Amino acid sequence: MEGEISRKEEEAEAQVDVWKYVYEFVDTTVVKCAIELGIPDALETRDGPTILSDLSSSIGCSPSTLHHIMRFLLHHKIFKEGLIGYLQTPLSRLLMKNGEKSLPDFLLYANDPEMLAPWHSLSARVLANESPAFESAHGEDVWRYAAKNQAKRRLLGFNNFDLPHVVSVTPDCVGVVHVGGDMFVSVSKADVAYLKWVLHDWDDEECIEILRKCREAIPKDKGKVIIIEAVVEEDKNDKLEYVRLTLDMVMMAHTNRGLQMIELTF
Ligand SMILES: C[S@@+](CC[C@H](N)C(=O)[O-])C[C@H]1O[C@@H](n2cnc3c(N)ncnc32)[C@H](O)[C@@H]1O
Repeated sequence: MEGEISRKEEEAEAQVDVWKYVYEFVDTTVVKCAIELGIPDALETRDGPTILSDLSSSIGCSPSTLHHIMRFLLHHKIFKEGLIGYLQTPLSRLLMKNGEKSLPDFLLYANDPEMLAPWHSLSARVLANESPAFESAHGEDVWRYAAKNQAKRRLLGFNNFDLPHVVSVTPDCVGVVHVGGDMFVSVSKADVAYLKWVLHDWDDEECIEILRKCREAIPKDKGKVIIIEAVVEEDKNDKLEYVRLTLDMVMMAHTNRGLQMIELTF
């Protein structure tokens, strides 16, 4: 009897949870809409709570449609509501176009229709006999594709050593020299080779080749290679495991053979 009740409860919960997967993209899409409308930036310029009519006139849209968007975003705690209007939260400040730590460009890039297309071919990556997801969607790998697209080039590369077409659009930075090259051919000489989120794009043989080129680039006696990667651990269930597992999926959708590392890989 008890077992029967808990099975029914589980089934009822599942019937609610399944909607999360049917329409989960809506959360991101509405946040994207808020960034495009400049809602976080508009609220930031106000000193205190902002009422709907002021917000709608400052971003130039109808209050009635904006009300629906804001209701959804309040529910998701992206913004909060004071007694007389909307207020920023630490989360909405991360969505400001020029905020110190904000990520709107990355969110818009990750959710750009061209970057979403490979996700529809994720099963192709799993079925080994099919083309990689990104190639199935765009006919070439992510690096060749980015080489032809100015906006994506900027977002794909921040390193000082990167492909020539990436460094050609990397902004100047005091004390940093941008060097263009192909790490499978050679890496510029340095005391330390710092690889952040690089190896996860490649398979084991390619990673070994990259590391070999790094070894050739650093001094034999005191050179160092520092690798920064999110490490997925099967039985870990802390708050950030979700991010690590999502990055693993991103590697499957956007690279030919890359995967997020597990501890054993090291
Ligand atoms: C995931 S991004 C690195 C992210 C960056 N380290 C950071 O912290 O944001 C991988 C980088 O590898 C670069 N890349 C891809 N193929 C390369 C190659 N053959 N030689 C050099 N760099 C390459 C890409 O242009 C891209 O900038």
